This record gives sequence, C-alpha cells and structure tokens, in this order.
Amino acid sequence: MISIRGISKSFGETKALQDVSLEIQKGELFGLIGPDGAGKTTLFKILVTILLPDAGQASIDGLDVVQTYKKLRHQIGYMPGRFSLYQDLTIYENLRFFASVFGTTIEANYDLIADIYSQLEPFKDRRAGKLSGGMKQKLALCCALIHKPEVLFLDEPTTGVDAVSRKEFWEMLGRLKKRGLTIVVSTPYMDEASLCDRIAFIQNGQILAINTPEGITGKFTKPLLAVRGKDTYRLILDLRKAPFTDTCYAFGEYLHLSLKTDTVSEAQVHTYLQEKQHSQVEIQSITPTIEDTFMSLMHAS
Ligand SMILES: Nc1ncnc2c1ncn2[C@@H]1O[C@H](COP(=O)(O)OP(=O)(O)OP(=O)(O)O)[C@@H](O)[C@H]1O
Repeated sequence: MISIRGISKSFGETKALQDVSLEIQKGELFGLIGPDGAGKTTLFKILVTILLPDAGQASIDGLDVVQTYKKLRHQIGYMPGRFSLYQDLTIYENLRFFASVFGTTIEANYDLIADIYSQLEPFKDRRAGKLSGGMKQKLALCCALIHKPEVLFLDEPTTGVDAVSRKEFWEMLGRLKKRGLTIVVSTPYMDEASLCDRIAFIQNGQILAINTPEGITGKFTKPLLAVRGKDTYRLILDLRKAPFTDTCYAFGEYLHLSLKTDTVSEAQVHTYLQEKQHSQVEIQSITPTIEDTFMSLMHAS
C-alpha cells in the first residue's frame, strides 16, 4: 500500500533521511518511533507530498508522491505535529474550511468523524485558539479526516496532551483502523508504540529496526535487571563502570541494567554494589520493554 524505496533528504550538511526503505500494508496501524530530530517529520512531509526527496521513490496505493501528487492528496489525510488549525476560526469554521478545500462538506462525510466530533459539537462556536490541547487534537484529527482519506498520517498527535486524552486518542485510532483506514503515526512515547501493528525505529535519518512490538522486544536477548538504591546518581556511575555492564539507563525510579552475559548473577551485582558502599539496594530481573530495545539498538548503532 505504502512503498518507500531508498528515500534520502538533506538540509545543507544535515542528512535528515538516509536511504530509507519501508513497506506499509493496507489497513495497518504503523508507528514511526524515534527521538527529536530523527527524521520522522521529514519522512511524513515527503509522503504527504509537501517536500521533495533528494533521492528515492515513494508511492501510496500505486500513486507516486512526486509524479501524481495532486491525485494523491485527495486520498491522504495529514495531521502535522504543530497544530494546523486556524486559531481565530471556530471549531465549526475550521472543519468547514478543511472540507471545502477538498470540495466536500461536513455533512457528506459526517459519519467518519461523528464519533470524535460529537465530543466537540457542544463547543462548535468556540475559537480553536481557546481550546485545550486534547480538544485541539480531536479537532485536528477531524480536519484530517473530513475528506474521507484512505490513509492517515499523524505526526506526534499526542505530544503535549494529557494522559486521559492520549488514551482516548488511541482508542479513536483503533476504531478508525477497524473501518479500514491505513494509519501511520509517529510518537516519542514508547507505551504508544506497543499499540501499533508494526513499528519502525528511526534515528539519525536511518531505520534501525522494523517489526511487530513483540518482534522488537524479542530482539533483546541480554539479561535485564531493574536496580534501585539510595543514591541514584552514584549508582548509575558505578554500574556503568562495572565489568558486567552492557548498558545502564534511568527508567523512572529504577535503573535498567543490561548485562553482557547471562553468567552474571543478581547476587554478583549485589556484592559489587555493596563493595562500593551502596545502601538500600534492590535488584530484580525484568522483561525488556520496547524502550529497552530501542535504547539498546541506539547504543549499538
Ligand atoms: N527545513 C529544514 N531546514 C534545515 N534543517 C531541517 C529542516 N527540517 C528538518 N531539518 C533537520 O533535519 C533533521 C530531521 O528533522 P525532523 O523534523 O524530520 O525530525 P523529527 O524526527 O520529526 O524530530 P522532531 O520531533 O524534533 O520534529 C533535524 O536535524 C532537523 O534539524
């Protein structure tokens, strides 16, 4: 459905995308995961036909993003990372504007947005600039959907949105997927990555891995421990120096410590930390998350 072959794009010296290839199937909920500056927005802009690649080709449903961009624009919906809404227009006016750009009306495609728009309708005369982050996000999604696209591109749709709205938003994506839409979404949140059918990790303009969430975590084969102690700062420094350590990162209130080999026991890690005068040490073996795998792949690349 979406075919990306050898796409590269530079801005001066910055290589935003380097030879990126990727296939996304029809009806997939596909996640693009990567840190700031990884190249996610650049890839989105090329796919939604507003930026030209330096090299490579991409097509959506057989339509080339450069050669057939006009036709393609009717089939795709795009929710940019920074809000696309007109702040001075009301909810209703924003939606009507986006519908008219595509030569349609709100009424004609109401069924596709009804589920989301019904939550906004009581406030339809409120200006977009006066809405909360979660409401702006819902309106932006309605605006991206109002011309009934087949593919939806959402660039960091939940950044800066509260936890409840984030959850609701992903539930909405699940419902849109059930209606047959292909959805490509970028996010810096690893918990959201696990809700996708497949994900691609992107860093420095390159794809590090593409797989299902389970397939991604299955790549993490080293033993992993969660470690906590009284002095977190000294703990991380000492663990990073330890001969058995592969990587050690802070994950919330714990440190995640991956070991070079499975011959090292938790007791040995305990002994090492006791020798370094650490107190209140807690160690437990854990199952790797998507974030652990990403950190490990980033470290290895
Ligand atoms: N118009 C531009 N001019 C110059 N450099 C750019 C431009 N657009 C992007 N870049 C650079 O290209 C790289 C990739 O940026 P991009 O916005 O695609 O990353 P991203 O993964 O979407 O991150 P973010 O979440 O910060 O937007 C970054 O180093 C960025 O500074």
